[in-house]
Amino acid sequence: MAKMRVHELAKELDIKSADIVKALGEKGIDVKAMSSVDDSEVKYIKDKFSKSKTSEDKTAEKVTPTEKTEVKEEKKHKRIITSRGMVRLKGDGEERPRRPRPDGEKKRRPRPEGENQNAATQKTEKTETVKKENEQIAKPVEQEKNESANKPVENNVQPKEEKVESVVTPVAKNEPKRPAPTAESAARKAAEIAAKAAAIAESRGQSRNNDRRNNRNGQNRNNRDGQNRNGNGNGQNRNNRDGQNRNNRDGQNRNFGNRDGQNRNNDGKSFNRDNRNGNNRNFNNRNNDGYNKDKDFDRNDNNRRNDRRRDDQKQSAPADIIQSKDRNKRENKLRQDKQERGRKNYEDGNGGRKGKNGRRVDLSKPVLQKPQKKEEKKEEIKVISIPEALTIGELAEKMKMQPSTIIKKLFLEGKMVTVNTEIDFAGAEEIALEYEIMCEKEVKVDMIEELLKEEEENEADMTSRPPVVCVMGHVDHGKTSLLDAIRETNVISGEAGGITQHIGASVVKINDRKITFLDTPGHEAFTAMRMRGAQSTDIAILVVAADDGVMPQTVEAINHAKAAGIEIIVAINKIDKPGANIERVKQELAEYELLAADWGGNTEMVPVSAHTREGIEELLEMVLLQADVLELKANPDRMARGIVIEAKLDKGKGPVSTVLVQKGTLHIGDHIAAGANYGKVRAMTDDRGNRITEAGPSTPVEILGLSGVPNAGEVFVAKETANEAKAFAETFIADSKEKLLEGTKYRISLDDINSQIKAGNLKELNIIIKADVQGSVEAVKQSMLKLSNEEVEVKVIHGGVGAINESDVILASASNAIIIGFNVKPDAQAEEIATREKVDLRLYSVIYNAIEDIERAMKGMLEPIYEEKVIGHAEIRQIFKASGVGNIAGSYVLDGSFKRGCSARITRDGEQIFDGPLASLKRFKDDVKEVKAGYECGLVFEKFNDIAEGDAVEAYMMVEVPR
Ligand SMILES: Nc1nc2c(ncn2[C@@H]2O[C@H](COP(=O)(O)OP(=O)(O)OP(=O)(O)O)[C@@H](O)[C@H]2O)c(=O)[nH]1
Repeated sequence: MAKMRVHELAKELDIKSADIVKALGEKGIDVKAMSSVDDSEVKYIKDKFSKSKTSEDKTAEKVTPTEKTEVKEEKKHKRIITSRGMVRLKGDGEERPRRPRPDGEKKRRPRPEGENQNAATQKTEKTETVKKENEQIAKPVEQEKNESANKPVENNVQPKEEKVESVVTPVAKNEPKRPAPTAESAARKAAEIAAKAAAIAESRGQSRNNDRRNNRNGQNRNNRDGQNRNGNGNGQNRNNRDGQNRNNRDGQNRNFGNRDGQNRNNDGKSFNRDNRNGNNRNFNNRNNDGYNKDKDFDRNDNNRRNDRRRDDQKQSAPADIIQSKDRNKRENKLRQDKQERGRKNYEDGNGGRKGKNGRRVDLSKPVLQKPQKKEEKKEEIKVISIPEALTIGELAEKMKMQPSTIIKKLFLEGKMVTVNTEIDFAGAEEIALEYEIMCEKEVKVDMIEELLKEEEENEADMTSRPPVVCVMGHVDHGKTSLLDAIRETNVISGEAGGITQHIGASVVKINDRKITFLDTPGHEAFTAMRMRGAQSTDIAILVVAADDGVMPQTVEAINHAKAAGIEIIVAINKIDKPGANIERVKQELAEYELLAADWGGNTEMVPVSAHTREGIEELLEMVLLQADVLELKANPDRMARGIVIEAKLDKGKGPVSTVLVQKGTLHIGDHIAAGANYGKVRAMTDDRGNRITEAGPSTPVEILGLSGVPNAGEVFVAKETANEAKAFAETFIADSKEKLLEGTKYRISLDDINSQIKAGNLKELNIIIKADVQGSVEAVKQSMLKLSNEEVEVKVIHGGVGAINESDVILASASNAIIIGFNVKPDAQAEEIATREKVDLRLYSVIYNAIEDIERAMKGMLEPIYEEKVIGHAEIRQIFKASGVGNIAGSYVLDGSFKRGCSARITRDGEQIFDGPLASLKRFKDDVKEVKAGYECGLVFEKFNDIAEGDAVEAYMMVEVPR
C-alpha cells in the first residue's frame, strides 16, 4: 500500500488527525497531519480505531431493544468480542492479536442473553428481567427449605414456585426456534444449561446449580460492584446467600453457595423441625454444617444471631431486601414463638403434637417415653387391723370408704344393714376381701396389764412369805366354824343369821410361822379376785362335812379352785358328829378327781372338827407343808403391790379397803392406786384392829386414804409420787370403759360357736351342766366330751345337780362357758345375771337334744327353732254349706286374731277333733288376711268338714324363736 498522509487516513477512518498523531506518538512514531505514514502504521491505526468504533457501536446498542432478534443476534456476537476488547482496553492499551474464540471455549462459558448488558448497565429492563429470573430461580431453593420447614412459609412461597416454571420453561422452549449462527452458540448454550439447571433444580428439589448460575450471573459482577449482590439476593434466596455473598466478596460465592446447598440438605435431614426458617438454616450452615443437629435449642441462638446480622446489613440493603428481611424476621419471630411454645409443651410433657407440622411429633418423643419412665404401680395389698367386732361405719372408716358403699353392696346381696350394724371379724373380713383388703385382728394392748407388768425379780432379794389360804365349801359345812377354831376367835356370834357376809382376812401363827386366811363369802368375790390374773390365794381349804359328804357347792368349789389353779387341801369337818363317814367323803371326792394321799392320790385330806378342834393342827401343818412345796417367796424391800380383798364406804372414815399386800412393803404415807382410785395411805389397821405403820408380803391390812371404794379383786400399787398414782388410775378408767363395752359384747353362745371355731378364737368350749339328777349330769358330760375334735376341745368345767344358780352363771361368765340345764331352771337371780352378763343358758328336757345342739353348733349347722304360738280363739256359731268348698264355719273371734295361712285346732267337749291348716279365711264372701277379735268370719278347714255349732277353734302359727 502506498504511503498515505495522516489527514487522509483520518478522513478515511473518520477520525481526527490528532488522534492518529497521538496514537502513533504513543508508539514512538512522530508524525504530523501532513506526514506520510507507511502501510504498517496505517494498518495499526486502522486496527486500533476500527475496534474503538466497534466498541462505540456496541455502546450504542445498549439502548437497542433486545426484542429484535436479528439485531440482537448480530450484536450478541459483537458483545462477546467487545467484552474481551474492553478488557484489553482497560489494560495497558497494548495491541494484542485478535483471538477468534472457538465454539468450545464459548460453550464453557455459557451466559444467558442480556447478562452482559446487566453487567454494564444496572438499571435497564434487562437487569430487571435477570433480577426477576434470579429471584424466581432462587425460589425453589427457598421452597425446598420451606418444605422441610414449616408450612406457613411454604404457603408463602408456593405461588412463586409457579413463576419459576414459567420463567424456566420458555427458555428451554425458545431454544429450537432460534437460529443457530456460530456467533450465537454461546448464548444458546447458556440458555440450554440454564434450562437444564432449572429442570434439575425442579426435579430434585435442589437449587444448587441455580444458585451457582445465579452467582455466576450476577454475583461475580455483583461482588465487584457490591450492589448487584443485593439484587441477586432477592426474596428468600437472599436469605441464603445474603450473609455469605457479602462475606465472600472475593468471588468465592459459588463455593459457599455449594456449601450452602449441602448444608441445607443436612438441615433437611433431621433438622427440619428445628430449622423451620431459612435464616436459621443459613446460619447453621455457615457455622456448623449441621453441627446443631443435636442441639435443639442452639437454633434459637442462631436465629437471633442471624437476625442481628441481617439487622446490621439493613443500612446498605435495598428496600426490597429490607422488606424481605423484615418479612423473614417476622417469620422468624413467629417460628421462634412456636419453638418456644413447642419447648414449653415439651417441658410440660404435652409434646408438640398439636402443631400443624407433623415433625413436631419429634418434639413429643420424649413425652411418649415419659410413661415408660413412670414407675409401674406395685400392687399393694392393703391390710387393715380391725377388732373382734365393729360397726359397718367403723369398718368403712378403716377401709377408707364411704359406709354407703358397703351398705349398698350388702343391700344388693340381700343383707339389710345400717351404718351402726355390728359385724364380727369374720363378717368384716368377708366384706373387706371383696375390696381386696386383708384384715388382721387388732392386737389390743391391755393398758392395765402393761401398767401392772413387772420385771422378774432378783431371786436373791426374795424371802419366804406366809401362804394365803381361803376356805371354801358347801353351806353349813362349817367354814366359819373351822376358821374360828383356827383363829381361836369366835366370829360366828357377830354375824347376822350366823352366815359369813363379807370377806374377812386374818393371820394366824402356827409354830412361829404365819398363815393368812381369807374367808370367801361366795364365788362372786372369788371369781372377781381372779379377774386381773392376780392369784390372791395359794392354797384352798375345801371344807366337806363328814356327815353330809360332797354337795353341789362342794363340786362348784372344786371346779373354781381347779379353774384358778390353786392347790386344794380337804378338811373333812364335823368328824365329831355321829353320822360322820370320812371314807365315803374320800370316795365321793375321788369322783371329782380328788384322790386322797392315803389312797395313793395327791390330795391331802385331813379329818377335823371345828367343835373339838381335833385335827386343826394337822391341817395347819399340812398347809405349811404345802406352802413349803410351793416355795412361796416375795421381795419385801420394794414398792408395795397387792390385791383388794374387800372395800366399803364407812360413814366416818370414808372409803375403807381391806387389801392383801403380796409383794413389797406398804407404808403409811405411800401413794397408792387401786383400780380407778388413788390416794395416800393415811392409816393402816391389821386383822386384829391394831394400828400399824407398815405391812409386808402376805399381810392383810385395812387402809384409809383412797379416793373411792375399789372393787374387790383390783390390784393396788404403791407409786413414788401422787401424780404417778393418779396417772395409773386415769389409765385404768379409760381402759376399763373400753373393756366394759367390749365385755358386754362378747360371750360365747351356741350360735357363734362355729364362727368362733373358724376364726380360730375358740380352742376350748367350756360347758356347765346342771341337771335334776347326778346320773343325767354324768351321762351328758361323757357325751359332750366325745364331741371334741381337732379344732376344739369340749370341756365340762362344772356339772352339778340342782337349779342353775348365781354361782353357775358367774362361773360361766368368768370362764366364757355355756350353761346347759336338764329338767332344771335358773333361779331368778341367775337369770338376771345371765341376761346381764350375756351368758348363753340353754334348757332341755331331752338330753339327746342338748347333745345334738352342741354338735350342730360346732358344725355350724344349728337349725332355726320354731315354736308354736297361739294367736287367737274363736267359736263356731253357724254352719254354711257351699258347693265345691264344703262346710264353712261361721265363727266369732273371741280373742286374738285369725290370720290367713295359720293352723287351727278344733275341740268339741274338751276333745280335739282336728289339728291342721286353715284353708280359707273369709269376711262375708271375701277372702281376707286377718280377722280380729270381736268380728265374725267364715272358716274353712283343710280337708275337714265335720264341724258343728259350738266347736271351739284355736288358731296358732309356728314362729322362729331366737336361740
Ligand atoms: N358338830 C359339829 N358342828 C359343827 C362343826 N363345825 C360347824 N358346825 C356347825 O355347823 C353349822 C354351820 O357352821 P358354819 O361355820 O356357819 O358353816 P359355814 O360353812 O360357815 O356356813 P355359811 O357361812 O353359811 O357358808 C353351825 O351350827 C356349826 O355349829 C363341827 O365341827 N362339829
